[in-house]
Amino acid sequence: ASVNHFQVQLQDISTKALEKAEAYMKAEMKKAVERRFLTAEEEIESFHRITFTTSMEEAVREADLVIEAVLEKMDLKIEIFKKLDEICPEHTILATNTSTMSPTEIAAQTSRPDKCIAMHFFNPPHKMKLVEIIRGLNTSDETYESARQVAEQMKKETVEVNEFPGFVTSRMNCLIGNEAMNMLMEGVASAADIDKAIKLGLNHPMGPLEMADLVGLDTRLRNIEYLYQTLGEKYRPCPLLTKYVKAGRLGKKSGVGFYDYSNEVGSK
Ligand SMILES: NC(=O)c1ccc[n+]([C@@H]2O[C@H](COP(=O)([O-])OP(=O)(O)OC[C@H]3O[C@@H](n4cnc5c(N)ncnc54)[C@H](O)[C@@H]3O)[C@@H](O)[C@H]2O)c1
Repeated sequence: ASVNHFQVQLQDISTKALEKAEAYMKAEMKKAVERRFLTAEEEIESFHRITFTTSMEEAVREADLVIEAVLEKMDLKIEIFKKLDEICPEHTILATNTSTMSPTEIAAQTSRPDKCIAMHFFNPPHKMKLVEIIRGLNTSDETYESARQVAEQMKKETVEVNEFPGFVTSRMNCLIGNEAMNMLMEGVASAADIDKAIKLGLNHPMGPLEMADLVGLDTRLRNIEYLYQTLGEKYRPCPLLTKYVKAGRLGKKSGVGFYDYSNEVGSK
């Protein structure tokens, strides 16, 4: 967002997470300069527009838009939205980056459901073109239009979605991923061959197992568990996914998931 001239306050409760985010952004911007997507001046200016903080009050004091991206847990999201509602200026739009959950349910706990919405980004957010914008039951047209314009200024494409669990993308993606995991568990083919078949046979740019590793298997499990609770049997989480998460095998971020990343620099 800072590359597209927004002033950004990045807040996390963990200083380690903030340091990791800063290092990642620096490395990605360096690559962008080397590949001439950005000039060296734009890189410096972009960095001047971001601040990193552990204080929510400091981060949102003057915010026009807040995008929440904490773990996929409804209780936590509601707790954060209640606090944001108390401390943000009256005009602030509160958006959630949830992949599956109900923006209406989160918004109902605030005094401004008309100013609440979901803006669902994709990993890695600076490369992926889409932002799925999900209207809650009471989201106003004005809030929707502001979210759409912000996404446009970030040079993203948008789709308008009416709330239903998993929206368009996660509902489809979780199902494909879960089926791939079931096939792996049943011994139908190796992880590499399942991914290769889907990439070359169905023309997906990424295999479903490598994508799950990129998303994080803990995050994926929370997403599919929510779809299972809300949409039923079709979304029952693959037991292999549950087993991996219990073992701390969380995908790229932990060094191993369906694939081993322990030899990749910066994979952790
Ligand atoms: N991982 C993906 O590919 C992806 C893609 C699109 C959307 N999402 C959604 O984004 C959200 C985050 O997922 P993730 O995979 O990035 O999770 P993550 O575990 O990688 O990151 C969550 C961050 O939230 C921080 N956090 C926890 N409690 C907090 C609090 N009270 N205040 C501030 N920060 C807090 C944690 O320290 C951590 O850095 C979820 O809703 C998920 O569904 C994830």
